[in-house]
Amino acid sequence: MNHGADTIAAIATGAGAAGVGAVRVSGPLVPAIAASMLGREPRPRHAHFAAFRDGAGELIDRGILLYFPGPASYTGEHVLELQGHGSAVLLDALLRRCISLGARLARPGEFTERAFLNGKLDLAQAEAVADVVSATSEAGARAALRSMEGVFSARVDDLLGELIALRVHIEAAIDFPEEEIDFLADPVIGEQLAALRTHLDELLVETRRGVRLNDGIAVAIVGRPNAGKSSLLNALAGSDRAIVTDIAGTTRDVLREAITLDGVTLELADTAGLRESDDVVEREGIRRARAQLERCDVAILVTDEAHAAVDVAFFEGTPSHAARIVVVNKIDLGSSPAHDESADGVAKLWLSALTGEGLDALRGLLRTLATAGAGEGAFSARRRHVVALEIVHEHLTRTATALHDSHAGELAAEELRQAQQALGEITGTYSSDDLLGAIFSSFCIGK
Ligand SMILES: Nc1nc2c(c(=O)[nH]1)N(C=O)[C@@H](CNc1ccc(C(=O)N[C@@H](CCC(=O)O)C(=O)O)cc1)CN2
Ligand SMILES: Nc1nc2c(ncn2[C@@H]2O[C@H](COP(=O)(O)OP(=O)(O)OP(=O)(O)O)[C@@H](O)[C@H]2O)c(=O)[nH]1
Ligand SMILES: [Mg+2]
Repeated sequence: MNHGADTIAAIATGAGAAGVGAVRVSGPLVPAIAASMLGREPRPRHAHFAAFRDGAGELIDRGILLYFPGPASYTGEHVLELQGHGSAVLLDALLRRCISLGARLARPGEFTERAFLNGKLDLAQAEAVADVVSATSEAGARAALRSMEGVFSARVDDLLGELIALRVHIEAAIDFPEEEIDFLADPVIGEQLAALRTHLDELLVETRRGVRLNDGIAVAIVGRPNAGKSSLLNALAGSDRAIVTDIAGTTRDVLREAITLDGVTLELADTAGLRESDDVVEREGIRRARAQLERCDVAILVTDEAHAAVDVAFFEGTPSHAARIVVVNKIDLGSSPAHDESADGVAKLWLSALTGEGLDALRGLLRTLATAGAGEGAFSARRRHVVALEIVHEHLTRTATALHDSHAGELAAEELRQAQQALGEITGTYSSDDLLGAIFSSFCIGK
């Protein structure tokens, strides 16, 4: 337990009127604050019905008082909960009372940060707590819950175990310089490294999916001006979200609209039509359109029969892991072939954003992409985790080069050391104050 810490307090429930609201307090002053609020020693982990009073003995509220002595509490410290009526005014008064009894206001995420520092949760689990709270889809919430339960961390730890085993092998070889090359040529080392790299690649795929479950799937709608991008966004969203006109260059800024398909969130982004332009505003819009494309999970190119062949060039900049869909729009105007097809990993669909014909096929395809891998066992993750795994990937590539091409044990060992460090940053085995600050400050207060 962190005995030196001060005592923190915050309203732990959402803003606005609600049936019940809670103030949470954590730290060494909790037993004294609890006794003061109850008028006697509270029984640990027992629901007391209590009259909460201010310093002058005036009634603030009647509610439930819960006392969890550390270390068997959420933070690992002594924790007090005052559950009153869900009124912002009463909860503020309750919080002020705790402050007057010696607590200070908690920073965002500080309760969970203490839980992490006291070993109740690792860093990835702590991040998942915030993701559970902010989840906007059912699949996202379930996945975040799995990460909070440690499913993702366990996968990272397995990999860490494999990595350390390999490191031990190679470090041992270096300790015998005369026989180093023989040691390094041991097929077991090669096999261990190959297995490690395979397992890392598998985890990377699942972690990228975890980010999509958390943040939603980023869908960029791109194409030439007047192709019908904004019309398509409106049709998918089922509302007149975007301005549609027959003037080329109508959309300037990126317009976002979230839709949910089978419990998964898709973040649709309608963008400015791509073309050469002298207009400063339009050029900035086009730059933003390209930026959307570069960070999307699904790229939808809207075009028409006449331009479909040349417009595929607009896919340029789409990340390799992203799905690509060509939508041949405006089929109501002509007799285009309405048979959907796919080639070279690019799906091609014919539809009319105006009449809605063919739209269900696009929804079906998006649903398939959205729910792929969102089922049993899927966990949530953050971009930070993907970046860390990509760094591990690079170090393992260099480890392989060092071992196989140059039999350089020292180099391989150093790469593995750095790989271990990057991997350890995910669960917080290695973490800097800067990293912790960045993570926990993004939580809501009281979490
Ligand atoms: N009233 C209330 N509801 C809540 C929370 C809370 O803090 N208060 N939670 C807050 O996020 C979540 C539940 N999470 C919790 C996690 C651990 C412990 C806890 O006391 N852990 C101890 C004891 C474990 C046990 O008895 O088995 C421990 O880990 O040692 C409490 C709540 C959701 N609901
Ligand atoms: N007939 C027909 N017209 C369509 C269809 N989809 C869009 N349009 C028309 O095409 C014109 C341009 O549509 P928008 O949705 O504004 O096109 P955009 O791609 O967003 O255009 P910019 O924002 O300028 O890049 C409008 O007049 C729409 O009504 C369609 O399926 N059939
Ligand atoms: Mg538009």
